[in-house]
Amino acid sequence: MIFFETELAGAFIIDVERMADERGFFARSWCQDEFAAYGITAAPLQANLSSNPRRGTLRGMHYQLPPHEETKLVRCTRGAIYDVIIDLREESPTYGQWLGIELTAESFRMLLVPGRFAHGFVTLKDDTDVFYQVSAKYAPGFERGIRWNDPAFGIEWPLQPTLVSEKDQRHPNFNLLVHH
Ligand SMILES: Cc1cn([C@H]2C[C@H](O)[C@@H](COP(=O)(O)OP(=O)(O)O[C@H]3O[C@@H](C)C(=O)[C@@H](O)[C@H]3O)O2)c(=O)[nH]c1=O
Repeated sequence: MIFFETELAGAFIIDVERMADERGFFARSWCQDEFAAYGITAAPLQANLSSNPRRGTLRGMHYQLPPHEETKLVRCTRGAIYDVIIDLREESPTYGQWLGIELTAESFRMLLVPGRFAHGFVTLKDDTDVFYQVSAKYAPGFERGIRWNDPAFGIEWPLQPTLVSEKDQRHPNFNLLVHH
């Protein structure tokens, strides 16, 4: 795998390293040792599938509070998404900053989302599937959300979302701490 560290420390864009032959290619999509070399010690404990018939479907921005924070390894297995993360680590120099990246089925590209980051995406095509491994189990009481259009973050979505769950439309404005 080929790791690119992003401007949000601990978040990585990961490309697969293709071993190609006449059949196609083989590639690893997760490897404990390779991830550990980049300081990623969290391991998958659950894997989730998200299927989205319609372009413009937005899910997010979600996170779980400690001690149930989740590291997520996200890939798009059909169609395309614009995947977005927000650094919510209060001690981080990039606290409150967001980053967006396009993930498509054809590129096989992945995004590694560290714990204590919010995560969400909008589908760029109809019939888009997202597959992600997570390092902690689902803990409903610890779930939190940030509204996709919360002015505190000013995420620039590539298209106007047309389908957002009731729950995701109702997240209150986030109280961003001011760093001194
Ligand atoms: C996340 C999750 C949901 N559920 C249930 C709760 C609910 O009835 C149904 C749909 O849940 P949600 O509306 O929260 O699904 P969704 O909006 O797709 O939530 C997901 O969004 C993306 C962006 C993430 O990063 C994920 O971690 C997760 O938060 O599935 C589980 O049973 N286990 C789970 O792990």
